[in-house]
Order: sequence, then structure tokens, then C-alpha cells
Amino acid sequence: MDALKSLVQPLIGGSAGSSVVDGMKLVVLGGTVETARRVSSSAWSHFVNSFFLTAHFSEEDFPYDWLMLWLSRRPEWQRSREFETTTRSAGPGGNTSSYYSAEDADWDHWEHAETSASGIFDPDSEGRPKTRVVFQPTYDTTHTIFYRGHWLRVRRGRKQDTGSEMLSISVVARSNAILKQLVLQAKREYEAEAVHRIQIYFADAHGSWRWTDSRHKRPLNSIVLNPGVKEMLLDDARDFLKSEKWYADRGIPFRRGYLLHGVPGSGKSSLIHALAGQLQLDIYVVSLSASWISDNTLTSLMGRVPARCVLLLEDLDAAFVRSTNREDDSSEHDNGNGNNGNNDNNQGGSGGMSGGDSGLFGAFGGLSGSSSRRRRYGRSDGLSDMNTLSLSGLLNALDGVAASEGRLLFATTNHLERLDPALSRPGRMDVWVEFKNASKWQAEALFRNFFPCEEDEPPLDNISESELSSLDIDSNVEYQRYGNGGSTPSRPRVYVPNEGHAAHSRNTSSASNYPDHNGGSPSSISLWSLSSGLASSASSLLSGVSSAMNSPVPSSPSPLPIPRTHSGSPLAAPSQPLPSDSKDLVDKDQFGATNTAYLPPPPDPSLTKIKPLDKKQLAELAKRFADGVPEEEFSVAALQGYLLKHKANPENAANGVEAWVIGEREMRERLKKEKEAREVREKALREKRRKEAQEKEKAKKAQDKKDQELERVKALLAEKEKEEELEKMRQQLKEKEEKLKEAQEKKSEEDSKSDSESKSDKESEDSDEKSDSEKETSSESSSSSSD
Ligand SMILES: Nc1ncnc2c1ncn2[C@@H]1O[C@H](COP(=O)(O)OP(=O)(O)OP(=O)(O)O)[C@@H](O)[C@H]1O
Repeated sequence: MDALKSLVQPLIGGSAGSSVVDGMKLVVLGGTVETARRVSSSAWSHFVNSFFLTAHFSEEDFPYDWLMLWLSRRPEWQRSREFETTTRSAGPGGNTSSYYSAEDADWDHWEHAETSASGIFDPDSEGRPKTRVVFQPTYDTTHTIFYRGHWLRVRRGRKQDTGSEMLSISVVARSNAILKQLVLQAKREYEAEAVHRIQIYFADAHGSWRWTDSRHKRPLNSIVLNPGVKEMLLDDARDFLKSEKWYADRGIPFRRGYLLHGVPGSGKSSLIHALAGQLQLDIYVVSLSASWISDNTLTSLMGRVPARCVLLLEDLDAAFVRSTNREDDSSEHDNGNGNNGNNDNNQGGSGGMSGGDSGLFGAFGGLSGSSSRRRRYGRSDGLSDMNTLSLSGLLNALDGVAASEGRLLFATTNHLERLDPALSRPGRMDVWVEFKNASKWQAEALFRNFFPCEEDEPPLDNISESELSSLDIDSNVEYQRYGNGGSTPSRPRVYVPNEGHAAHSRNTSSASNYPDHNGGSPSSISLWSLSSGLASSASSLLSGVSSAMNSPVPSSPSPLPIPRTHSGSPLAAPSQPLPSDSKDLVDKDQFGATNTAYLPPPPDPSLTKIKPLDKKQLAELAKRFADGVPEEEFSVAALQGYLLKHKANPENAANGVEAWVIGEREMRERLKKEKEAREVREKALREKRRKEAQEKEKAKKAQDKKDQELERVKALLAEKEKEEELEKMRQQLKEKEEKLKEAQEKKSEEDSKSDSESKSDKESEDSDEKSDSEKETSSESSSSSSD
């Protein structure tokens, strides 16, 4: 300091410099402090970095979801002092309950909305859907969470380049084992939550899969089909999933395809939903009629399907038909099967009530799903019309080199006859199942499913958790064994060459000697989840539970669809009843599988007041109902719609069915007439337009001819004019030449004239000169003489 002072002193001199010196001192001091701070902070961060392990989890990948769910249950996370509210969800199925703290309850009434991102609705007293509000810590805040003896620093942030969410977890540890443990635990918790749900993914325009929704599993028993059909499919699918080695040993591509075809509203989508739930598989849906679908997109989608999943191609027949309206479509392709029209009407007639989930997956077809969490991957609208899917592209995508293996392919169609045989050949579609309109037997079974019976089991919410969790675990066990390659697969089905559609259709309609597994199923479960649209109604059935499965099944099932191999031979019946109990692979108590938030919604209190019918009464009413329903005239969806109208009054449902049938027939007749009238109108309109177009074309041709003639004349005229112009120019040139010639002649004349003139002038000049000189000479001589 002294040295500095001695340096500065001479420059400033005197006492005036002392304040400057003080200032300088301050500057130096401040600089020193700041430098020390920076050095210590960088040393600290260096120290921290060398001891902290940090893992980053991007929103685009699954671990992010696992950890968000895990975090949402940590009290430290919930105690965040800076939070944001969202209606987005973290858990499988968008369950947000774990975000809730006691004081959140009031927020439940915060907002009413038509839709919710999570898809979880709690109808309020007026039946309006209620949006759940979730609290989450804000971005860029760090939280410290104690986990297994370690302090975790958790931070939510955003990636700078893409703007997507990211989770960073740091921990002081020598190895990353603790982080691995954390991820594993989060994964297990997440999966345990998912035990009662299936995830639905939709293809987007960029060839990627987007998580779109999560649904409660639908019990297989809630699907009313020919006895044995569901079990047969389940058995076949399970058999397939265990047979990877068998396929590999024989060099057969490890794929299996199921073609579900038949009338609308007969349970195709519902069956797939239920099977996926039973097999613990997620569903990947591609809508082949999407405007953006192309060979390349489909190929890349098929390559990205996970090893074990249900791949669903909806409305296969619509793949190459650019029609958005099924009715238009069917009128366009009407093959003369009047039944088609009827079925459409049939579905339409009851659609309002059935709330059918024919939109079970279709509801997301637009991919603009507000519930989509990864929406940044795709445009939700304004996609250009670039459907360039070709049949060969589809075939290649299904079983080309890039296609993934291990998936169960389900394809649905209402128009089997429109499918190219190449598409439905064995290897692509190995098992075909035909779905028809409801038979009397189905009507009776549906009725039994709907109404509670006194001897039924207690409601599902009273069933013990172990019973609950056992519902689907058997498939999980198999799944795991399959993964370890432990079990010996049975031989897959043998196929015969393609017999063609007609033969197949004939074969599939026969009834059979299938054992009645519905009646004898030991694992009875209730119909608690029909569809999101039916959730409230379905929940009413909780009170009665399992009526369908425990009450005797209708005695004499009429001919119903049965699954066949492609050759038309029926699949073998399962040798044993389906296993009803098995062990869970994860400790659900530990990981939250028993979380009641994942149980179906509670029953509607008004419906629980319905007095359960006794068994005899139920059988009688069900029979009466079935007697009133004509064989294979109405779809199951239509019957379901009718029953929903009478869900609180089974007697009315049974007694009013005949009147309903008459009403439906009248309505169908009316709709048919309207359709015919519309078709006649449209035909006349088309004819008129065709004629107008023809006349226009004619007029256009005539006009074109005239225009051509005019052009020709114009061209001639122009040519003539050109010639005249040329002639004129020639004339002018000639005249000019003549004039020039004349001028030249004149000039030469003038020149010669002027020449002669100048000559004569010169001569006269010469003579003048001569005379002058002579004169001078004479005067000189005279003067000299005078002298
Ligand atoms: N066999 C059935 N058992 C139980 N419910 C059924 C059955 N068939 C239809 N339903 C009910 O009808 C509604 C529509 O069924 P679903 O969507 O599965 O029919 P679909 O055959 O796939 O129709 P589409 O061909 O129009 O897609 C659902 O709510 C479902 O619960």
C-alpha cells in the first residue's frame, strides 16, 4: 500500500490527493473481495462437481415420467414454496391424486371444463366434468430430497435448444448406484400404478409414437361374445408371446396378426382393449386413413413399435380410400349387401345413448388430442394432404425387414370384402374373427351384465386388494417367463394356403362345441369399465358386480362368431380354464399398485339404491329381454344404448324392449327412406352436374374452335398486312432510289454546267487580263512617246 501511495503521491501531490487515495483503496479492496468470491465460488463448484453425480432426464423419455410420479409423492416436492398449477398429469393414466395435499381439496371446484388433459373427470353434482388442478414446483427451483441416506438436489428445467422439460438430479456419491436405484424404484412404482391401466399411443405425422391416453383396463368378461371366443384369442396371444424361441428356431418371423371383421358396434375395439389389458400390453394405434400417412411414415412407425405390444390398425379397408365419412364410403362401395346400411343405421340409432367407444381409439384419430403430452412432435392441424400409402407400402411395413417383431397385430374392418387378399393372407392376419349383430344369447348375457343380482359378489371397492391385483397378474408372470426364455412354447397354429374370403366367411359363421368358459370362470370380475363415455353408467354396476359372470350364462347360445385360423378351421379350445390367480412380480404395497386412485370411479349413489334382483327374477327378466330382441338384427352397441336408458329399472328394460324394437325399426325404415331419397337427390344432382359439365365442355370446345379460327384469320391478316407493308416499303425504296438517281443526275449536270461556266469564266478572265496588259503596254508606249 505504501508503495502504491508513494507512486500516486507525486502525481496528485498535497492534501487534495488523500481522498483520491481513499477512493483507490476502496477500489482495490472491492476488487480483492470480488476476486476472492469468484475464486471461492469456482472452487466450490469444482468441489461440488467432483463429488456430485448428476443425472438428466428428458421429458421425451420414459424415465422422466417415472421420476415425476415418484417426485409427486415426496412431501418435499409438495412443500415447494414456488409452484405452478397445471391440469397435466404425471402418472400412468394421468392420475394426479398423488399431487394433492389436503388444502388442494378446494381447488377441485376451481374450474369446470369440457375437456381435461388428463382425461380424468369427476362429474360434479350437476354432472359437469371437473378439471383437476395439479401443483408442481416451478422451473429452475432446486429441491432437496432425502432418499436412502443421500440428499438429492432435484431441479426442473428446460433444454435450451428444444425447450422441452428436463429433470436434473444431483447427489453426492462415489458411484451412480444410488441414482440407478432411484430410477429403478421410480420405474417400479410407475409400473405398479399402471397395473390397472393400459397406455394408448398414437402415430403422429412424423413417424413417431405419441402417448395419447391411458385407460382403465376393461375386464374381458364385460365383452359379450360367443362363449370361448375371448378365451381362445387370449390363449392364442399368450401362446404366441411365449413362443419367441420356437419361431426363431424355425426361422419364422415372430409376428402374429388378428383380423377382427364385421358389423359396426359389435365389440371389435372393446375386445382389443380388454385383451391388451389382460395381457398387460400397451396399444399402439395407427389410423391408415390419416391424411399424412405414407409408405415411409408407416415403415418408420412399424420399426419403432416396441417388442411386446398390441399394434392396432383401425378400419383397414379405409387405408386406400380417401373418405372421412363412413356412410359416404359405404354408399360409394355398396356391394349390394343391404345389411351394411342397416348396421350403420343401427349403430347410428343408438349411438347417442350407447356412448359407444367405437371412438375408443378413434377419438384420438386427429392426433390433435389435447391430452397429448408430447405435442411438440407434431402438428395437430393444417397437415397437408399427403396420404401416399400404397398397398405394397403397407405390406412391407407390416412384415418387411424393418418391421418389429413380437407385436400382436390387430386389424379391424367393417368390410372384409374390400380387403386385398395379400393383406389378409396367413403370416399377416393369422386369426380371423367375425363379429355379427347381437344374437338372443348375447342380448341375454348383456342384460345380466347390466343389472345387479342379490347373490353377486360385494362391490369391487370392497374386494380385497390382493384379489384386485390378481386380476391380471397371471399374464404378467407369463410375460416375465417369456422374457427369460424359461418356458417351452407350445406349437403355433398350422396354416393352410389362402382359401379366399368367401370360403372363410362361410366357415366362420358356424357354432361350436366350445366349452363355456364364461360360466365357469373362477376369476369373476365386475363390469366396471365400459369406456370413458360410459364411465358413469358403468360405475353403477359396481354395486351389483359380476352378475354376468356369476349368474348362469344363457342356456343355449345360438350360432355366434368363433375365431378361426386363416384356413377357416377353429382354433383349439383352451385345455384348461384360464388361471385366475398368480403372484405379482412387484411388491405392490411398497410401490403403490394398490393405490386406490387407480380403482374405477365410485358408483353413482343414485344407482346404488337400486334393489338388486334375485337370481330367478334376473333370469326371467333377461330371458324376457332376449325374447324381445330379434336375432342378429341389432348391434350390441345398440342394445347397450337401450339398456343405458333403463339402467335404473331392469323391469322397464325387459318390458319395453319390444316397443323399442318397433321404434328402432320404424326409425331405421325412416332413415332408409331418407337415405334413399337423399341418394336419389344426389344422383339427380350428380346427373345435372354431369350434364352441365358436358354442356360446358361442349361450349368450351366450340369457343376454342372459334378462338382458333379467329387466331388463324388474325394470323392471315397479319401476314397480309406485313406483305403490304413490305410492298409499300419496297415502293418507297424505289421512289427514294429514283429520287436519289435524279438528284445525282441533276447534280452531275449542275457540276458539268458549273465546270463549263468556270472554264468560260477563266477564259474571259484570261482574255480580260490579256487586254488589260495590252492596254497597259499601249499606255506605256504612248506615255513614253509623249515624253
Ligand atoms: N360384444 C360386446 N360386448 C360388450 N359390449 C359391446 C359389445 N359390442 C359392442 N359393445 C359396446 O358397444 C360400444 C361400441 O363397441 P366397439 O367400439 O367395440 O365396436 P366396434 O365393433 O369396434 O365398432 P366399429 O366397427 O364401429 O369400430 C362399446 O361401448 C361397447 O361397450
